[in-house]
Amino acid sequence: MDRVISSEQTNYDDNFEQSLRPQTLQQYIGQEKVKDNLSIFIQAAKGRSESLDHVLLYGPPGLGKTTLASVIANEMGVNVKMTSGPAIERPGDLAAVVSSLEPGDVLFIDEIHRLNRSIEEVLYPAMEDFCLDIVVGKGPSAKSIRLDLPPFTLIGATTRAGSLSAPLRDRFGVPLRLEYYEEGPLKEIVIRSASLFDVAIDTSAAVEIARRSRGTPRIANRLLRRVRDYAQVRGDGNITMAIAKEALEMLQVDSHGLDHIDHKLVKSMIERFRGGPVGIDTIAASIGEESITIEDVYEPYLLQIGFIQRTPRGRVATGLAYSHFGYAMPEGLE
Ligand SMILES: Nc1ncnc2c1ncn2[C@@H]1O[C@H](COP(=O)(O)OP(=O)(O)OP(=O)(O)O)[C@@H](O)[C@H]1O
Ligand SMILES: [Mg+2]
Repeated sequence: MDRVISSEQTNYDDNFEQSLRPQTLQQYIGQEKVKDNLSIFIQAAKGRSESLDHVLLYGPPGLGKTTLASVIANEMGVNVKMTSGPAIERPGDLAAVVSSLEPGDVLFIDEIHRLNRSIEEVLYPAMEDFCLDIVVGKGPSAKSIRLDLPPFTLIGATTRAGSLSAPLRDRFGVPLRLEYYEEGPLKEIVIRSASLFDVAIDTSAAVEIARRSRGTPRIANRLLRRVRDYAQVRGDGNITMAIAKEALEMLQVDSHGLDHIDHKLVKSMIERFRGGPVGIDTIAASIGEESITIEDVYEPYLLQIGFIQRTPRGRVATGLAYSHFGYAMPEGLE
């Protein structure tokens, strides 16, 4: 079953996300530091009539990396070609995309940490000198040919900056980290999306949705759509605070944006392992999930809001988690 608060993209989101994507830096809400930096670099590059330096966008899923890549291309007034690490299997695949670029264009590579090493090697000279060394043929008749490329901007996106090889990481002039959104900007995103959907929403309802969205625009937009459905069927279509609360309750998303899987995870740590420290594999086995899913999907937000902590001996549940779930605080925690 899809979790309504999963930050991963689903097919269902896909149709909507396109229509909700901001086009300009001005429309891109929040991430002020990132935007300040970018607008200077963009202005400078345009002033010199050069392509923008290569940009690496990293941060958890659903925070707006893909969106920002198109915004950058749009602000530079260039086209964007989109591909992803796993889609580029052979050097020829890379050659095919880059050789179709026009001067100044943006090449967006999503999940760039999943590029294989042999492709990375081909990418380095492309990033540094705008040329491509390609081997054609096999065995003794193999020849290496050099293709000149127009200057272009590579924008890489990854949820795992740590898995990127150092030489690749070093070739990005502009590394930018996207942060979880505060309630204020998320509320603005909800209000903006509601107006694009042409549905009336009270500010308090927008705040309520924002609060339960795990700092993630993708989740905010998804909750908004579900609440909108509820308002249409159970109310008069307008999203009031009462409607929003009822709908969110029905969706079983709690006041912190946690759902039953988060509950199961944290409660199991508290009830079966006295709050830890407990190893990730042990937690995974106890709730019947894969360790990697816990690390990538469930844990980051629980860490972010301080419900669990990572220690060298395993994960521990914090006092915040004990009080949120109504457990008596064990000695030594506060
Ligand atoms: N700053 C923002 N302002 C308004 N809407 C935003 C913003 N950031 C993201 N969104 C919305 O959130 C949705 C998800 O964003 P996006 O697809 O860019 O995330 P992502 O970081 O690329 O995620 P993934 O890591 O899964 O690829 C988009 O539909 C977009 O409309
Ligand atoms: Mg994306």
